[in-house]
Amino acid sequence: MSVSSLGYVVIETRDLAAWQEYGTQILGAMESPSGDPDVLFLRVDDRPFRFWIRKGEREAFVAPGWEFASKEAFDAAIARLEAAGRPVERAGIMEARGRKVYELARSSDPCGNGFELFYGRFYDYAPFVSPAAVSRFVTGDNGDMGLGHVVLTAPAFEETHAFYKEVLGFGDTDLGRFFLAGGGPDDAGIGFAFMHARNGRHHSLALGQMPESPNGAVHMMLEVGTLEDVGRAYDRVLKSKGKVPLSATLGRHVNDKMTSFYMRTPGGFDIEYGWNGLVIDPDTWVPTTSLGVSDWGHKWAHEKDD
Ligand SMILES: Cc1ccc(O)c(O)c1CC[C@@H]1C(=O)CC[C@]2(C)C(=O)CC[C@@H]12
Ligand SMILES: [Fe+2]
Repeated sequence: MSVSSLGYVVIETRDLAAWQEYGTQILGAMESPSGDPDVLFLRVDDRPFRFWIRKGEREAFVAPGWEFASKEAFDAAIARLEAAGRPVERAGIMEARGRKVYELARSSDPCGNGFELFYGRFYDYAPFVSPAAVSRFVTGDNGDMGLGHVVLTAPAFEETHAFYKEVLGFGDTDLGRFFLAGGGPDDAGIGFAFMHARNGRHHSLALGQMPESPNGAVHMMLEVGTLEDVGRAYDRVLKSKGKVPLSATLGRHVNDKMTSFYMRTPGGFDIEYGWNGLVIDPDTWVPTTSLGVSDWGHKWAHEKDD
């Protein structure tokens, strides 16, 4: 009765045109008619949208949309949220229609990170065609692996980590501790929890023991079909001449073996654009502990030269 996958992300922006250009020209996602001039739909597969972007007063990552496989799983999750004392708001039918789902609800984790829950998988029958000739975005068979992953800040780390496991049914894939302050005797490190939903993606959600992010998320990850897709996106970012800032150079993570780079979105948070992430069996996986971030590359923009 746990979360199946990351269904979509909700984003708010003052400048829909900037997100449209970034989404199509840099990411290679496909714009699709939303029926509302204040909402931008971006597709990466055969779902009607994977990015739900609304015009508003701020630049923010608003919420991940967690998919459930059935009404029973959805209702059970709402019951567990209520039992855990979290506020839950069931959305009306018109709002659910706007998300192209059967039923929709909203809640938040103990750190105040908002999220949506839904069930009811709708398809768009128009073929997916990437405007930047991305070969494909990896979302699994029938989209089972979901859009990608999101990384959220969790200052109340232990409590929030337990919440996602006990209330929403995520499983631990990797429990990292990163020594970003040099690793000296005074560096306690920051905890990271990489968690999987009920699919093979290494992590659909990661929590970092970091101060609350002003942008609503640290980053989200999109996976593409080939290394060339990553390299060509990297070229588009470099060609933007700083319009799309690079946040980390190309590299490969030790835990999920993803070859990726990070760039800034118009929303202030980052997108990790990667290829060849590890696929796990969520039923048998034994959590690992990583003490390192990358086996090569991923030089962060905020890092000093060494
Ligand atoms: C360590 C790691 C493994 C798999 C991932 O998909 C992934 O994004 C990361 C990096 C997590 C993390 C981050 O998102 C923000 C900046 C961080 C805190 C660093 O400076 C090192 C680890 C980074
Ligand atoms: Fe990531």
